[in-house]
Amino acid sequence: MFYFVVQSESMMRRRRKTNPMEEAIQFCLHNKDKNGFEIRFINDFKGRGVFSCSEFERGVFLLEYRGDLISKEECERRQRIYHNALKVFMFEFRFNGKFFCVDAARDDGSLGRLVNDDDINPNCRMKTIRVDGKPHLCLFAIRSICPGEEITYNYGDSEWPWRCKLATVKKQWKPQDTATKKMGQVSLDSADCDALTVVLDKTSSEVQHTMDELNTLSQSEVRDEMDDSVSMDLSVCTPVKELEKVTLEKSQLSLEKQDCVEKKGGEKMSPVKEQLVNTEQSFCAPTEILKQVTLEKSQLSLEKQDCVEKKVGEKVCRHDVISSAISSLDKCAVCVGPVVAFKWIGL
Ligand SMILES: C[S@@+](CC[C@H](N)C(=O)[O-])C[C@H]1O[C@@H](n2cnc3c(N)ncnc32)[C@H](O)[C@@H]1O
Repeated sequence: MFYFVVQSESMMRRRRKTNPMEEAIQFCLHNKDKNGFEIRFINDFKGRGVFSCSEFERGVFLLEYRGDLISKEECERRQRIYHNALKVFMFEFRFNGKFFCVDAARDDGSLGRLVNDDDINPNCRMKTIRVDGKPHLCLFAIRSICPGEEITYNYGDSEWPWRCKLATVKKQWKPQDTATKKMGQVSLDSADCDALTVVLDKTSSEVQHTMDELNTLSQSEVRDEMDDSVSMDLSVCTPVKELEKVTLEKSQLSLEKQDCVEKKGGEKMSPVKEQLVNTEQSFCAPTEILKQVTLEKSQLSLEKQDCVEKKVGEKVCRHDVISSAISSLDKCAVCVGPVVAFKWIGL
């Protein structure tokens, strides 16, 4: 009996203590955040977020979205002078039919301003409550929250850029008595959203841009950056790709280089051209060769680079062939360069 009385009293006390609305009012009046949360950096794209370090029951008050409570006119004035990165902290809402805005652009160390959006599975909801005759924006848990969970709420039905095409299942959102953020501060159009989605698809886990960067980038700049990342991917070739490249390049090489590639690629030793009737086809001017080789070198594997290097070292000139035996000690009569014994019938 005694045990029952003690328990029911303690339960009543606990229930009284945790009346969500009363608690919210107390925190609003004292401009303080509740314990049990921490700020964590999530990634460059999402920035920071607020995470729970304790367990929270469904319905409890969590945090206030603190900032300057300003009128429509003041809100418009600030939006004209604010950078996009600051505009996202302006929470516009209606209270008793009147427009208000809580401007949380100034970092006052409060947590509510750092809570991110989730339109699919949020764990809390923003509500306007009256404290001393003024509206305050407060977050309440809509389900139980475990330690380590990110605190999120639905910013509302605006076309928030990070939601583009990512949300496959759109949940029905009924504003009712809850406050929702208004879009309009972020100047991204649907084309940017498309680009953003591709960036997300490409990089999967780590997204490389902060939203602010994306907000300020033009569409073509976004695409340029994407193009860079795509070509970077391609430059890392698999061996198969490398072989394909070599085959392609072969057709563009002089006969001599084709031999070289053949040797490395297909393990087929090419015969030295012993019968040379007209050398014109087999050799091109050194500058041409050098140009080709420079181009191809960067795309070849180390093995192939050696091969090309060897060819670069040789000085090849174009001459008319005459039938006269020469030795390797002979020099070319035109350029005074060395000639290769056995390979030549004569100059
Ligand atoms: C009020 S701030 C929230 C705190 C912000 N993450 C930060 O680090 O300062 C709103 C901004 O957070 C980012 N954000 C909020 N929810 C997001 C989400 N679900 N995905 C990606 N970014 C989000 C957007 O850049 C948005 O403009």
